[in-house]
Amino acid sequence: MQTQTVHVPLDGGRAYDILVGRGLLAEIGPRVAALEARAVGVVSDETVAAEYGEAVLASLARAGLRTGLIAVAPGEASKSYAGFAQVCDGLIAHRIERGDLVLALGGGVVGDLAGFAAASLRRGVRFVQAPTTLLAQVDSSVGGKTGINSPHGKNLVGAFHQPSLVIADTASLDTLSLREMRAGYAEVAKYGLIDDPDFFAWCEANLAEIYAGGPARESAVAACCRAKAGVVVRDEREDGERALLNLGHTFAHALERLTGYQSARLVHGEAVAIGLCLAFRFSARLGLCPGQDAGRVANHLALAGLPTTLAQVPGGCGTADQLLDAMRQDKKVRDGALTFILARGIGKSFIAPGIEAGAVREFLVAELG
Ligand SMILES: NC(=O)c1ccc[n+]([C@@H]2O[C@H](COP(=O)([O-])OP(=O)(O)OC[C@H]3O[C@@H](n4cnc5c(N)ncnc54)[C@H](O)[C@@H]3O)[C@@H](O)[C@H]2O)c1
Ligand SMILES: O=C(O)C(=O)C[C@@H](O)[C@H](O)[C@H](O)COP(=O)(O)O
Ligand SMILES: [Zn+2]
Repeated sequence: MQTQTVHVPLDGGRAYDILVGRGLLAEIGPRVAALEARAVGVVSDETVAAEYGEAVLASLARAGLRTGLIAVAPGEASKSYAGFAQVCDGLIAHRIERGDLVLALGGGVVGDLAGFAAASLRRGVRFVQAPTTLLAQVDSSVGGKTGINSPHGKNLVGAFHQPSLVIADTASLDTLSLREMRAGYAEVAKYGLIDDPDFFAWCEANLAEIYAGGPARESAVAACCRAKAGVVVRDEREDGERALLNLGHTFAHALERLTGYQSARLVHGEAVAIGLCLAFRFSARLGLCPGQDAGRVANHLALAGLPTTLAQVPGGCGTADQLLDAMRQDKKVRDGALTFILARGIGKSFIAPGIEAGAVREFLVAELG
């Protein structure tokens, strides 16, 4: 299988490539060395470090790079102030200098955390993303959103800091659990739901092959990276269009906060799956979207093995008022008013500012049954 390259043509010397292909981790050294650093601080989690750490460190060393490894505990709880301190102090202890590199080896948790540490360390060092989950390969490794969670809400502390290179080894997905594969698939389907109904239909037809591996998986990863790169280049800092990538996330982030960022209960992709269904059902309730489309979204995500209702959140997700309270911390809030990404149908999403809290509350009460 050939390596595909998606270019992200940002200006100011910040353009970078996303490489997608099987087996890229084993030969990562020369590609990182080409960025002209002397040392690389590899940030990972314990699960990924055990699986891929040795091969990656060996490849970097063969390419003449000095390395140091920092491994956090796996799961969303590491995207925290404590996790941030662990990573920053680890990089400092490994004497990672301004001209050196941070390498994020892992899923979105590691990517967001390592990226934020890179943005902050010595006021900014470059970093490379080596995403090892489907979610990270199709979404979080691209676009430069980095950060950590606050007890008040998801990703509330962070920075925009673009990677210098993204290396997505699709063979690494062979060791991913089915639960995490499914979670990543929610963000794949999201791209179709935003503005590409043909891609959504392709996903419906190719779901089994995306899960099983093979050409459809590579195609899906590259297609999502192309879609995200386009949005990011047009609106890097979310002044407009980029907010569409937040489809389902106002609901999802509230659910993650109310489940205490406990991966055992709910992971980001599962929260997004529920959030996508809620965004479509809310749109239908407001008379914006055919109920049939909302049904098609939920049917497909259920077929993909994902939760689609609030009742499926293990241990519950709080009351309508608690959910609404969490949503008030959403970064899309303007002058205290909620902004949602709503839809007029599959592939017809739009930014809807100034949504009445009362309407959201009534909808949530109905959804909670
Ligand atoms: N920055 C962005 O644009 C952006 C976009 C989407 C999501 N996110 C963030 O990404 C995070 C979720 O990322 P995630 O779903 O990758 O979760 P994750 O990073 O927690 O990884 C999921 C689990 O899979 C394990 N794992 C990772 N790679 C593996 C592999 N190849 N083999 C076996 N196990 C492996 C990890 O140890 C972890 O337990 C959330 O915090 C979310 O907010 C950020
Ligand atoms: O890249 C973006 O922009 C996204 O919104 C992608 C989302 O999938 C991702 O979860 C992101 O971290 C959410 O951003 P936030 O600004 O709402 O924290
Ligand atoms: Zn997301």
